[in-house]
Amino acid sequence: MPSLEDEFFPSTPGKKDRAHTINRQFHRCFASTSTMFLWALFLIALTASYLSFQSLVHSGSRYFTASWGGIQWEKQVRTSAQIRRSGGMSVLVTGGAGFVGTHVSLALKKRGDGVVGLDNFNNYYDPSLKKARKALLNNHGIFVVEGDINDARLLAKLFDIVAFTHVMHLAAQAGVRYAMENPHSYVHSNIAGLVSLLEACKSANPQPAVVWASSSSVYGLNEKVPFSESDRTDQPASLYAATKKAGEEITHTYNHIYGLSITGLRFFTVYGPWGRPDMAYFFFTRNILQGKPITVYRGKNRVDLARDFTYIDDIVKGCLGSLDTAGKSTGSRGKKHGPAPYRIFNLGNTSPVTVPALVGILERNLKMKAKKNIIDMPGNGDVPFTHANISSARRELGYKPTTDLQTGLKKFVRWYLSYYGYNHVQGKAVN
Ligand SMILES: O=C(O)[C@H]1O[C@H](OP(=O)(O)OP(=O)(O)OC[C@H]2O[C@@H](n3ccc(=O)[nH]c3=O)[C@H](O)[C@@H]2O)[C@H](O)[C@@H](O)[C@H]1O
Repeated sequence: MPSLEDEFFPSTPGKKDRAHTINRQFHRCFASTSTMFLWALFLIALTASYLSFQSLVHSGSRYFTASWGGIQWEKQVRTSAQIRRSGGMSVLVTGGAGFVGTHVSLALKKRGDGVVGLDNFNNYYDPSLKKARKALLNNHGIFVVEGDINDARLLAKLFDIVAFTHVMHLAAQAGVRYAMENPHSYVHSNIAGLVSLLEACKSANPQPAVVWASSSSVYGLNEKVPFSESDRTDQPASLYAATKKAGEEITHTYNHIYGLSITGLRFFTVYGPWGRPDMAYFFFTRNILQGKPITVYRGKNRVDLARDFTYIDDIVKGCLGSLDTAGKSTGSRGKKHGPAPYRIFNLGNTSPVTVPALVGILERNLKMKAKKNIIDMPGNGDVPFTHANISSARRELGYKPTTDLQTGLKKFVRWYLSYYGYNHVQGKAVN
């Protein structure tokens, strides 16, 4: 056996005998083969872990960028955002495949503004209805990006591609009673999502003006009627209302610190074609047609509940009026350069109708009797009545609702029957 010294200090050739040399060569050869083998193993392991890391990164990025990105996608965004009238605007409509989002987008496009929708297509209610709205928008040249307002990278990308002049922020977790079932969804969309959107707006250059959907529910337990913007809004009756009220405060800070132009719209129970299946007028219609009972809530002392139901076309006019009159944001790259407008308006109909009266109108339009189950209003976040004072909106936005509940529900029922037919059975019933 070679000595340790031999191994480390190889002898000069010719100094060792032959047997010793063969032995040494064999040993060296064996040693180098096993080293090579080890190296090979090491390389294979390295390659394998590199490949699996790559696939992890790939699948990860696929998860985060599920359905956005790429040259084709960017082209669709740009084309959709193109302004086709002088003095027009380019608007990012969040909740673009939602009820109000769809109608506002169509109205903007129709008059030549650029519109890009953004919607996460969640399954709070039947996503196939949202997909159908998306198809409708697509037919009118409006591209709806599939993504969440909490995705900061996506928002930054959108502002990178298009210098949006306005953001119409309608994406939200809606519904008053569902907040007891899934409270966190309200925090996710109405608080975290709102902050994520405002962060993107404040960093954009130029900063867009923001018009967004607050809610009549912020008046909560307020008893003074009709509800005016200056009335107290510190007694919310539901978590939904509390998140909308929080939104009003959050938008105020972004206005104050970063100079974002903000207009908050307090919508009053909006209804109409392409509406939300979680709302009473919608699922009452479905149940009446299917011969199923409906539950009608009644207030204290057997007083009927009432809502200031507002037709979608009137709401659209209020939204466009808000966009048209929104002053500019004053900041750039996250810095405020002067005061910017902060406005809040009621968008209601100014004529509340009781829930039993709403049922009566539906019965007449459907030519069918409802099977009514009348119960006392459970403590689920509902308020007994809503009634908007709209003088501010009338004065500042030229807002003037023109559709009463009879006329609006007639249009809704016509749409419902053409969309679902008389036997609507599929779809996720939320209530
Ligand atoms: O203005 C708003 O800010 C909100 O308007 C809407 O809320 P609401 O006014 O509560 O509408 P909606 O659910 O259609 O109930 C209508 C009436 O039917 C009664 N109602 C309801 C369900 C039922 O099973 N029975 C019943 O009597 C119920 O008690 C109520 O009196 C939006 O959903 C909400 O997202 C928000 O935008």
